[in-house]
Amino acid sequence: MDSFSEPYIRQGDDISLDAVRADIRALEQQHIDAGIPLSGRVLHVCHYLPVISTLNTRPGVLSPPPTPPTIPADADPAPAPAPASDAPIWTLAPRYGHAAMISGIQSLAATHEQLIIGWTGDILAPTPNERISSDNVPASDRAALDDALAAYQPKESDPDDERKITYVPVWLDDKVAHGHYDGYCKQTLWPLFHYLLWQDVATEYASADSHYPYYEAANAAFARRIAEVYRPGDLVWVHDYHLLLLPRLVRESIPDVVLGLFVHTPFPSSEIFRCLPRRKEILDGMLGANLICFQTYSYSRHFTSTCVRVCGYETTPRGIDVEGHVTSIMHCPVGVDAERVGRDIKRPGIQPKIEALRALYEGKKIIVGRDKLDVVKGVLQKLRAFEKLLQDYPEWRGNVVMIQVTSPALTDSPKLERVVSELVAHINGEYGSLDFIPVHHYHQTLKKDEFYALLSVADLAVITPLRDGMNTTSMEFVIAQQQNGVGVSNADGAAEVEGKHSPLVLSEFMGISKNMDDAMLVNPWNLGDVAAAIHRGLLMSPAEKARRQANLYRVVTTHTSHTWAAVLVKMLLGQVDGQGQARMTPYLPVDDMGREYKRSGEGTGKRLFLFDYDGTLTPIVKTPSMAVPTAATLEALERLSADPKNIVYIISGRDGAFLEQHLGHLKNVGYSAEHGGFVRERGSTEWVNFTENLDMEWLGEVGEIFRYYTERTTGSHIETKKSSITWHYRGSDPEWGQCQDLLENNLAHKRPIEVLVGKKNLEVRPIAVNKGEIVKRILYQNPDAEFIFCAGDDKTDEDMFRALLLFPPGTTEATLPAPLAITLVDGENSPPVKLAIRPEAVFTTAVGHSSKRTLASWHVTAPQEVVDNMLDLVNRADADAKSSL
Ligand SMILES: O=P(O)(O)OC[C@H]1O[C@H](O[C@H]2O[C@H](CO)[C@@H](O)[C@H](O)[C@H]2O)[C@H](O)[C@@H](O)[C@@H]1O
Repeated sequence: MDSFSEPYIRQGDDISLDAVRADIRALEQQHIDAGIPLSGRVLHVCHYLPVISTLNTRPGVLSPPPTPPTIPADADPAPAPAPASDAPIWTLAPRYGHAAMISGIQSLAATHEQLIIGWTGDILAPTPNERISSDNVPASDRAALDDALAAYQPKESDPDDERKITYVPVWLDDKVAHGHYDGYCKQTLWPLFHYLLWQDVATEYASADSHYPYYEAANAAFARRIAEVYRPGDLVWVHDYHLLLLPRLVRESIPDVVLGLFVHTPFPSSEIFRCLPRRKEILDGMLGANLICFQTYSYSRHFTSTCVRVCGYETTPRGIDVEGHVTSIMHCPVGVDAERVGRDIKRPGIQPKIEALRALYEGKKIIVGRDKLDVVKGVLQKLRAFEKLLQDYPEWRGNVVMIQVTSPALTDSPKLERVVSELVAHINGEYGSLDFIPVHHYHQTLKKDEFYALLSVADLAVITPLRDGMNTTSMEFVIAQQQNGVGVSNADGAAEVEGKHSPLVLSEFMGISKNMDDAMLVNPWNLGDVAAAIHRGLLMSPAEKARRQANLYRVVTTHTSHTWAAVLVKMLLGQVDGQGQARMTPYLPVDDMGREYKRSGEGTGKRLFLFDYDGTLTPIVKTPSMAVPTAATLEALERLSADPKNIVYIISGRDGAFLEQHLGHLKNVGYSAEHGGFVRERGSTEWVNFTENLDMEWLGEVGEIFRYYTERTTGSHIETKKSSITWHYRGSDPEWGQCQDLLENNLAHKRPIEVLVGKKNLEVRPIAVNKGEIVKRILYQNPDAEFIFCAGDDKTDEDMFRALLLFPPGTTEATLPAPLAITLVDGENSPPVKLAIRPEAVFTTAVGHSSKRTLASWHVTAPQEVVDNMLDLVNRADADAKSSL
């Protein structure tokens, strides 16, 4: 699947949990049949555990609570039992919040063993409002928490289900925990991801960077904990913006981990994200994942274009390619646990509350809203839109009430609270009377029954955040409207049906909106539009309400938190054969190579060194002419080629002029330019042109196409060589797709050319030449070679590696059936020659990530390592020579 253009689930797709689970079983079987180990475990890594831990501790270890408090505002307070002498050391209670995510994770326990790895949260003391500094919790108590958590099952879990969830605590020092969450998460990342720049949020704003060390430290602690509990074959899902560095950190310690990152927040456009001082660190951290999943397609597009525009990374149909490690990008919105919400909404305590509300507001239409009171939830804009409704549609004055509940936000803003109160007072003063109050504002945490009663009784819900990843209230509203109350729903308004079917006004700036387009989608900034939508919603015909409700209800009850979690597992399993162990290229075995180098020195044969240039002997840089060899590179080439046993070639896409200018003084080195089009043999100054007799008419045509795009693409340029031509777009907006299509679809099949997609370039060369042919030629000329080192970083270098696939995989000298012979297919009438090389002495080496798709047997990560390893070989040889004197 093209991970960029295909939504994983489209709205209206019939998605069933059973079908997704069947797909999971099939995929798992497929992997097991292919010999890929799967442990059957899913590790979910979340900021904190869904458990509140109270330490029934001894006196003397209490510390004052850290500020600000970190229990989510809508969390139920933890019970604080008084310690008894025989009380267990730890008391555990459920921590509420993130209900959708947690219920999704819990549902997976039906099919997989589940671990939730998360921060302990602040440790509570048994006395109310006291916390215990984690720094004061001794190792023995920490170990006791592990045991207590191992035995813990939340009360809502199925007691008959043996596949329980294991909770794995991550301990963070208080300073790190709060610098991480209250600092970097809440003050730097959260505003940015919601399109707020820091100076707009806090006047005392100092630096968007000041808490970064805590963020790093917390992510590192999580990585260490994962490494402790990880088993081969585990699937790892990391959740949310608190842990964006984690994928990369985990991959450093477990290179073949199969890891997904789910981003629950919005992801902003690249123009916003680029303001983040640590943007590269954060993106690189995320790109350690095999798969990054967002709530919506547009967030995934923002992320992709940020990687391309801010970091200059390449995109391929498989995902984002960083040095060969490809991260797939997908999206799949979280839903609610529809079954559970449906059950809860029917609880007996709710009906009397519904009736009380009906009696209280009899004869009035009821509009409801419930939001956290933070700036992005758009409460102010919503109230202004309500005022606009009363202005523009005076018939509603006295006939409609807005019940707006706001729960305290984590980052409380007294200023916002004050402005909201003033606005409410203003509307009520302007449009209310002694016996009528238009806006009822409650700033408090509602009990669940009250909340569901309110949703059930409403004639309209208005949920209009300025930016939100996803929103459970809108989904709970749809379920409440279906389950509670009686509505009148056929076209002529005659028959009573189950459900009330009141409409929903929803902001278009929310992750969930794309999935719920039967809601009335509005731009919350456009007050007139919101007022008009409210007006239409209040007057909507029963038939239209029923039609919209039916569609919304189907979406909410099929795209649930359970299907979401199952889809995540399915998506990650889909990555296993793409990135699994079989595909990892091991690191160059430097000691083995040293031994083989030495051993070949004792025989009569030669050693071959075949190097690509850009990205292999020198790092990729913005301007091609600046990619000049370093002193160390020149030294390595000079010293290697000084040994008469060594035959050194640089096989590059560059033209001869560039190679001569920067490397030409190395007389013992041979060169091939323009991807095999030209060769300058060792000791010679002449270039042999292999393209001489080829049809080169196409050069002009390709040049014209490239010129067309260069004129229209600021920052791009053309590099014209003798028999090939390159269009570079590293310095420009990466709109090269059309140019490539034009070349491939209109020219390539009519002309003897090949179009190569390089590193931020498109290259066109004659189809008859390639680097692989040059390698075969060198090998043919040196059949006595007893050692081969060949390194490259780019797609064109794969031709060299292919030419060196001389032995079936896994062959050793002992299992080699007969001496190997090769021929040249170049019409030179060359008879087959026998080769002396042994499988163990061929070191094909890709420069890039270990998960890069390559035919090479080994990898190193950067050009510097190629150079260092070469210097190491010659240094060791020199040392051996000295010691034998
Ligand atoms: O075969 P190679 O030696 O790897 O050469 C391949 C192409 O490399 C050069 O372009 C690339 O490197 C530049 C310098 O780092 C970089 O600015 C550019 O974006 C890369 O595409 C070179 O200019 C081409 O002619 C070579 O064919």
